[in-house]
Amino acid sequence: MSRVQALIAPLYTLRRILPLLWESSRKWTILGALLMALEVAFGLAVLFMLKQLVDVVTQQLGSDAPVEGIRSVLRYVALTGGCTLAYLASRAMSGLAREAQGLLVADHIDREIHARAVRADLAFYESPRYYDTLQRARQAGNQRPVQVVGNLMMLIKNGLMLAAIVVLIITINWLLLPVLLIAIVPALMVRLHFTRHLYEWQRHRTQMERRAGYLDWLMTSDINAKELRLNQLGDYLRESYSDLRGVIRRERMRITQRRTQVELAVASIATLAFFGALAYLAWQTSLGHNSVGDLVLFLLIFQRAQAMGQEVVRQLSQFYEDHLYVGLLFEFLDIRPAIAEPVRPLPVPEPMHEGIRFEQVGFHYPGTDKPVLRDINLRIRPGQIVALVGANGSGKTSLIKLLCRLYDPTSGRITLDGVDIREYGLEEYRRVFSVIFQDYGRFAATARENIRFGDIRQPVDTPSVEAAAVKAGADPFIQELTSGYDTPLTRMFDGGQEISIGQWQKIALARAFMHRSNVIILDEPTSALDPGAEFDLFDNFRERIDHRAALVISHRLSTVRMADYIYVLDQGVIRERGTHDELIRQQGMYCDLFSRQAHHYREVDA
Ligand SMILES: Nc1ncnc2c1ncn2[C@@H]1O[C@H](COP(=O)(O)OP(=O)(O)OP(=O)(O)O)[C@@H](O)[C@H]1O
Repeated sequence: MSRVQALIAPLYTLRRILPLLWESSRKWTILGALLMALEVAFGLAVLFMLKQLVDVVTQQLGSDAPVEGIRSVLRYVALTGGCTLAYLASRAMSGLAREAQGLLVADHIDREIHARAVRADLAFYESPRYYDTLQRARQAGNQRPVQVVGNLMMLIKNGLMLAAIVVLIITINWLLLPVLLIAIVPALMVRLHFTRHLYEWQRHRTQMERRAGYLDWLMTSDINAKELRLNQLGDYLRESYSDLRGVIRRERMRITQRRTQVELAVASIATLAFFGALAYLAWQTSLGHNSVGDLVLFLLIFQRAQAMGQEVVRQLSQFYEDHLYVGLLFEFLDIRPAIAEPVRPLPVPEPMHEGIRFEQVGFHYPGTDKPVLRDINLRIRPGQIVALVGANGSGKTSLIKLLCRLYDPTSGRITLDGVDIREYGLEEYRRVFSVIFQDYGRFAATARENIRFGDIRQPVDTPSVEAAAVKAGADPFIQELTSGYDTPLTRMFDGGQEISIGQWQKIALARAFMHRSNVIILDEPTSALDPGAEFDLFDNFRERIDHRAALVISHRLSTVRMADYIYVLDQGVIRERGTHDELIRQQGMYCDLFSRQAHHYREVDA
């Protein structure tokens, strides 16, 4: 980007900010702009009236009509006072409007960030780039857009005032103009340079900041508190944290030191220029080319021009900085999901007739080349219970993510009743499934809400919550909580209660049972359940799931046994398929795994 482009780029940012302000608070945007315009107008009017007042007083010196003169002086005093009052009132009101607008815009931006965050592809959450972009958007701050506009108005006001002073200086001696430029332009260049430099450094260091933030969270949250204490990781984490903060602090200090040095040099040059100009003017005055009045005016005005110039420089660099940081906010807001909604979505068949098919499906995660799934052909018929078996990392969860369209296959296709699932509306298609993943959610909400989240469209007091809890075996322990279904879970908020991991899993199961979906997907649904609870769950599983289709992943082959059809996944490829009895007869991988697990039980039986 050329320097000129870099300088005008903030104006393009404005083009995006203004609609944002308009959308979030029309009333305050109009009112704020009007009040700020009044503030600028009255600010300039005060200056003008003062000048008029001085002129009138000067004219009165030695005038023959003192009474007339005093009236006119008093009129200007009253006008100046009136304008000052109006300026103060409009400034106070425009401050109020800015504050109100700021609060509304901040909330609007938070809502926009949340809207993008909840719709972003799962892939974003699985990439550091997403977190970097989010962190930067947060760093940019939700007040920036309002700041930009406020700052721009002040810039216009001060720019106008500076222009007025420059005109005055030129009337004294036009040769003083370059001196003023020397006092202002290098300072502006230096500021812009360091603003950009600091911005780029912060961008580059986002991940290190995030790492430090992560360590801070590890040390202060309850998530890993047990391991942290038992493995005595506290000191190690504290040291790592202070190492990271040390690097960040030192780098930042280096930039600040360098900036201070350069700014000092620039200020010294400006001061030298000022004294040079003063010497020149004094010389010209002594030669009679300028009056003593010029010299006094120069001393009064030049200082003011320099101060005003510095203010304009500060505001320009602030404007530039805001533009850079608002850019980070827009970078996040521009994130669009790659899991595309079809232009003309087909209605999802209800109920399904043929079921779901994977046809030659292949997949690797974005940003990696390693194939996680290869040539997958798999079928789930309506009402059929299908089990997926395989070692850790064989691709079972990835297959579910494809099925729910959290990712799209890199080759092949998945169909529902013969139609590629990419042809269906995304939300409607996802409603075909109710899923519990291994890392199911534990929400800091009541037990009732935790279950109702499985189908949020149901009313708050729906009896389906209790029915789902009964099916999942969660009802007895929920009844015993202090406020039953209305007990807040987790200790994050007042009155909250913690429950055991197995009990959380039953709540997650209830959430899956809550939704009247076509297909239930359970990824390791019983890993934390006691054998009795597991037996109860699968004893009459088909009735429990109302004869819907199910896809169950489990390492416990006693669970898998009840499935109608079993797929054995190994390193992303389906190695075996069939019913339990067929697979046992095949004497392959499944049979081997099953015999090994069964062996332990036989030992106990013996
Ligand atoms: N978000 C991701 N990005 C890149 N690779 C991933 C991601 N998630 C999983 N993988 C890789 O994909 C492979 C399959 O993972 P997957 O979670 O599907 O296995 P799994 O069969 O469900 O294992 P487990 O039994 O341990 O749950 C693994 O090699 C894993 O490293």
